[in-house]
Amino acid sequence: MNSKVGTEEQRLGPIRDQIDALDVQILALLTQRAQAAQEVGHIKGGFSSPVFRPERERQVVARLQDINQGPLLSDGIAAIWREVMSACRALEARQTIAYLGPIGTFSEQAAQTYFGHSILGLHCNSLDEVFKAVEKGAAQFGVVPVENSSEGAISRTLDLLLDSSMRISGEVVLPIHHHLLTKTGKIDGVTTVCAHAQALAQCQQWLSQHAPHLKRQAVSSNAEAARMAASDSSVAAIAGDPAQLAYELQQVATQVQDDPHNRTRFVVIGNYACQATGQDQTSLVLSVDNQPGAVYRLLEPLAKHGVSMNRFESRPARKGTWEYHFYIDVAGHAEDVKVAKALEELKTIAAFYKNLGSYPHSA
Ligand SMILES: O=C(O)C(=O)C[C@]1(C(=O)O)C=C[C@@H](O)C=C1
Repeated sequence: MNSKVGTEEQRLGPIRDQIDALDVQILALLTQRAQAAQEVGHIKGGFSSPVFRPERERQVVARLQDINQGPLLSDGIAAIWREVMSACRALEARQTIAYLGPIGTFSEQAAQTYFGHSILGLHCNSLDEVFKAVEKGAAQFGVVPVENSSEGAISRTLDLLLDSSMRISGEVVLPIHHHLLTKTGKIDGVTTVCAHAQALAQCQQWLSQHAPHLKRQAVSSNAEAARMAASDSSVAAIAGDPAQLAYELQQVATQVQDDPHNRTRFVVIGNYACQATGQDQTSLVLSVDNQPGAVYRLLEPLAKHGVSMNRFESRPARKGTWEYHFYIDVAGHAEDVKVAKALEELKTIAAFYKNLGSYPHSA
């Protein structure tokens, strides 16, 4: 019979039967995988060792992406196995992850993108609270924004990273698309636009051009702004898809961020020291004595040992003097031979040296 003959239903039927049969096989294999993860969990329990192993998860995904011959795309492989491992991990012990709440923040989206959905989210009111929750053990990990492609560093996160004993064990970069949202999708009667200060800054040109009459009010998060817009018709929120969905708002205008490629990088904080994966990054905080050429000398060991620098950020040292802390991300793991040599030399040059952690680098 010509395979092109028949109604849509008649032609879809056998293929759907095939998909159903394949799903049964996939489920049987996933069940075996979950049982293997449970066994791993029992062994780890015996050694009281951590459940979440970012470097192992990275290796699992990279290996599959390597042998994948399509038609599934690499991103699809990563997304599927992120959730598979998230569900398997939850059988060992569901991880509690702290981030800036309420429901619908980009921080929540970052946590779910990194850890998958089989987690317990601990919603915090501030970045300080996220750090405290992890320090006190109320959460195993926290997810905090560290820099935005339009607005630069999130200075509170940098200060907290400096002061806290937490180390960085991962990173995740999210595209940040903001919309102007109200309950009805209309702007009539709206007098105030609310959002996190960072989001207001990321949309300032658009707001000046298209809604100059609206009073701009900074609130604790975009999701909080969305929550306010849902209950007050004089308020519009600037927030993203997760918050729009969570608070059932309508778009007055779509993608109002000034930079269409707006992105935020989040870091995962915790107590875990990641092992090397071959694709890592190390984050450092350094300072130098206030002498001519001091910053130049600080960077010399990196050049000498062929270690590339992915980021260089300065932040006032908050001592009332014109001194700075430098936040430097270098390519590689602190235990990689050339990075280890460069860091040893850096330590002898820097007036202050802190290694925030080595972790798998997000491409
Ligand atoms: O290999 C492990 O250590 C596991 O616990 C298994 C597994 C997985 O599902 O593959 C789950 C959690 C870890 O974060 C890493 C991998």
